[in-house]
Amino acid sequence: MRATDAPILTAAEMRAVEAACFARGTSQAELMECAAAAVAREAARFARGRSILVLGGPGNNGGDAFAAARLLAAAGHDVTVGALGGRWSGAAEAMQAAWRGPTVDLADAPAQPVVVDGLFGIGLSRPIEGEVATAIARLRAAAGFVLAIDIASGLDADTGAAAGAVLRADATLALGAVKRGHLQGEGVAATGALLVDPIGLAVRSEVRMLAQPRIAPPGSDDHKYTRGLVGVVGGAMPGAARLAATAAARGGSGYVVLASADARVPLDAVVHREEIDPDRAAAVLVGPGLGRDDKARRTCEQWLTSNCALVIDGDALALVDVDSLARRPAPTILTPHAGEFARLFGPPAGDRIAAALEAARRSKAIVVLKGAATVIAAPDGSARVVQPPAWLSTAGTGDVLAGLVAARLAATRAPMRAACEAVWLHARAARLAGPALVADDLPMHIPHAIAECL
Ligand SMILES: NC(=O)C1=CN([C@@H]2O[C@H](COP(=O)(O)OP(=O)(O)OC[C@H]3O[C@@H](n4cnc5c(N)ncnc54)[C@H](OP(=O)(O)O)[C@@H]3O)[C@@H](O)[C@H]2O)[C@@H](O)CC1
Ligand SMILES: Nc1ncnc2c1ncn2[C@@H]1O[C@H](COP(=O)(O)OP(=O)(O)O)[C@@H](O)[C@H]1O
Ligand SMILES: [K+]
Repeated sequence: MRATDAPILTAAEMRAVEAACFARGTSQAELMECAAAAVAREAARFARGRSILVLGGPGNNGGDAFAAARLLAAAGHDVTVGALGGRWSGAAEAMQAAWRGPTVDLADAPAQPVVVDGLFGIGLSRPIEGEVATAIARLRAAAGFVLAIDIASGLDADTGAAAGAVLRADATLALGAVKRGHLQGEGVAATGALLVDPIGLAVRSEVRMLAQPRIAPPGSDDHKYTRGLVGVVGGAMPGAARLAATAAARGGSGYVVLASADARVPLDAVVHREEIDPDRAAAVLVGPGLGRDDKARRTCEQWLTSNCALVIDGDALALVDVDSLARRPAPTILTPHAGEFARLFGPPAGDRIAAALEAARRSKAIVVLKGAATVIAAPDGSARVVQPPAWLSTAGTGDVLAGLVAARLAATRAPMRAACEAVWLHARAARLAGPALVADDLPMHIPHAIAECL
């Protein structure tokens, strides 16, 4: 199952869900059989008849591995287990005992085209080093495909940090929920394609993967003003504001006004004015290409103290402070990249999701922390995470996103919903634009992305 809309938990939250499940009468062995069935199904799908090496570690991740090996062998696959440990307990011990096929020590495990990694899961307690590190490097180099059970061995389940060696996966089957470590640190590169199986656990969390939104089309009574006027404040680098204004227009705004010293508009449908009327604007975007001089500072201050719903991006993020944001009487959405975030809120330690949630709580704003995993965090403790295509890492794509956020804010007047819609549409437009995209290509794909959400 793809990870769309899946809950995202810390290791401690996952263990609490597991404990509640046991308290309701499910045994560890039953849960492990469920996990193993899901692992065996995915491994068989990827193996397509090739020989499989299943790596079984000393804990319950190893228990899942032994049980999956049994199910795969029963289905006719050629399976060898490379074992690490030797003193299993509980359900893992029962699964190890029930495995009757070939078992070798991890250090002697034969290289195979397909590896199922059940060495360590959320219980990793120290760096992978020495013989284990040597063995996984050898097996990884020889394998065509590695499927990680729950999380790639060597990753911290909460931060994705790898203090030692990591067995990089081509795909990971997360059990019960996505773990924060799949989405940050070394986890971004080491997780591969992220799949989730609920294994029968009903997990509730307000931190989830971003799902495709449902977008409401305009009503028959709507006109350009009711659909929301977006004001884009231009500045020293007018190209950035033009990109944002184009994205705002393509993002479903009723009306886009670009206020800039440079009178060139990117589309005839975008109106150029000296000033934006705060009483008319449903959302105002300040920041892309604004500059950081005194004039920019005054402009920023004027909008910060206004009653307008604001999207604050780029240069403007360097001209505001957390307390002023928290005092704003109207909704605010901040769209920092990692550097802008660090300047405003301090560098995020390890867990970017936790850092974005804390920033949202402090600033009383929706925080869109951009990057390879983009986190959308709200002051109420809810968050959504998405992994946009890496081709977005090119200049100006953030300006497009900011314009799109403003468009959805004007259309919905609901800041968290607006940010989620915009981030999803932006990633989708990037996929539609394809490899080697440039920021100018993105806006024309936004209407197609919107059409998929109606
Ligand atoms: N939660 C759920 O709902 C479900 C969870 N399930 C599964 O359980 C997994 C969690 O299992 P877990 O808690 O037993 O921990 P696990 O990851 O196997 O590792 C702990 C063992 O590894 C050892 N060890 C650690 N680091 C090491 C190192 N660097 N080098 C060497 N050894 C090291 C550590 O030793 P210790 O620290 O105790 O000395 C201990 O022996 C989870 O990821 C999922 O797959 C499913 O079965 C069903 C539903
Ligand atoms: N490695 C990456 N993988 C996926 N998306 C990325 C990556 N790097 C950057 N992005 C996305 O590209 C955009 C860049 O925004 P930003 O840094 O503000 O650029 P600019 O200021 O040039 O417009 C963001 O939406 C971000 O999420
Ligand atoms: K693993």
